[in-house]
Amino acid sequence: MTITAELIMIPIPAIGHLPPVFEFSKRLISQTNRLSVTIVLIRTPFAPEIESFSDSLAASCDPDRIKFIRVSGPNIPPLESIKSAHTFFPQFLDSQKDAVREALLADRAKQSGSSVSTVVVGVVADILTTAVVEEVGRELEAPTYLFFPSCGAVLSMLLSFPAEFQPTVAAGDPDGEIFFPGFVNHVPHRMLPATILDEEGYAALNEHVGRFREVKGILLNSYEELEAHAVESLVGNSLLPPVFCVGPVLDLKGQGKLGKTSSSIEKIMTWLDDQPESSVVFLCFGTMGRFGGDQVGEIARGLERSGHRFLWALRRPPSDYDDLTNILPEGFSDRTVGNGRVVGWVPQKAVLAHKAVGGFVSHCGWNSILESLWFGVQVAVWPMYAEQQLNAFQLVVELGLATEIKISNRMTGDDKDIVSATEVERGIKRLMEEGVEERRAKLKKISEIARKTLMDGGSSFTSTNHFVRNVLD
Ligand SMILES: O=c1ccn([C@@H]2O[C@H](COP(=O)(O)OP(=O)(O)O[C@H]3O[C@H](CO)[C@@H](O)[C@H](O)[C@H]3O)[C@@H](O)[C@H]2O)c(=O)[nH]1
Repeated sequence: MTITAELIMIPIPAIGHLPPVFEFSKRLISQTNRLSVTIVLIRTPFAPEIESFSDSLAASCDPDRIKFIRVSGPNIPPLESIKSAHTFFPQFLDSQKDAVREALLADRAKQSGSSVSTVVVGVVADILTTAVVEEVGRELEAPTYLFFPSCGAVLSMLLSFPAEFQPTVAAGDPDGEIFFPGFVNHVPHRMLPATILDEEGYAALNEHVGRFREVKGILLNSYEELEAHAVESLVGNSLLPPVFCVGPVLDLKGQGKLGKTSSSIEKIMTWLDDQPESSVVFLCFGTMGRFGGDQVGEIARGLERSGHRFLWALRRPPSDYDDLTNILPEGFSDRTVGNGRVVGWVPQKAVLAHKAVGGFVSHCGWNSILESLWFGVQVAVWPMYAEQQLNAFQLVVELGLATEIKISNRMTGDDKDIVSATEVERGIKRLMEEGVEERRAKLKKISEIARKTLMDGGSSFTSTNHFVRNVLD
């Protein structure tokens, strides 16, 4: 009988979280032939499109080395049990524990009597699946790990956050600041994620963070050359588990497909082909970023006034608008017809790689940031939710690599905190007209470093090997 080592990955079922886990699994099996990987895909009733998205990612994996187990646990937890809007999704994931454990036990039972058997050498959590992973690790007597999908500065902040909720921070002193070891500068309270400012959300997140400290190792989707200060605060802290910087982990081939026909993608790319080099501003707000009608109007007016060419991914997540005519200001499409295009889901990496794209207005999801740095495209930050304000702060204030549309923005779900057309216009002009050569030169270097770090002998390549050794020894 052949016995191999098996690593089980349990990601959050979300479009921003699955591709790096698939890509990292592929990288692992290419760097060692002693490991196989099992990815557990938790079905979610909130985002049925994830099913076909993960199918498209799975199709690109070697089925002999990477296997998938789909799990359908309990549906939405009873409404009376939900503590706050910030705990809804974490509570859903926690409730999948038993179903995931049963599915994995059933999979192991299938192995008995077969010619190939595996020993589980680790179970890897995502930020909010640590309770599930703890349960599985205990049952299978395997050590647990964490794959942290955002930047080192945010990881460092979470690990240094006080165990108790901070009502004074939550009260939102507009001029208050706080020190975290992963940031050189003090972080303004207004940059903190909304979850941290909510007492129930804070408690739920802190339970996960408590488990981050107990794992055998932490994989970080970043690279030490990018975030030297933050990484030093993590690696140099002997009270923390070893941190392996293995990033950037990117689905560069764009294997995750989300309901767009190849002809509409082709139209976008053909339009870009016809634009002058570095002339187009690309606006895209991740998988969940959406705006109310008033904000859409302000963006449209700001874009138009800036006079720059644009490609704007305007969506109504999880899908696109069927008809944009009622969403955009009257006459906008006719007036900007030669200058810009408003589209839905775009193949973001292909767009960023296109030579016509000269700037990117981004919500600062960490994947989007890693992608822009990989392709050396300058960014104007417009964070919306989750940890995106901190990612924006890291990029603009700590690393000096980006400009801003509005760095302290937080999506409120309504049109209360509108970013005005004037702010949009100014932000786009700043991005496309001020200090551009200097920023592009810096970004070119970072882009080269990102590529080198993944090559044989590069820091992330080496760190991945150290992780493999940690798992196998
Ligand atoms: O029209 C689109 C929109 C998005 N993408 C891709 O979708 C991914 C989006 O990932 P990310 O930029 O990280 O944004 P979110 O989907 O918002 O990511 C979630 O997960 C990230 C990693 O944890 C966090 O940093 C974010 O705050 C959180 O919202 C990227 O690969 C994009 O290239 C497209 O290809 N086309």
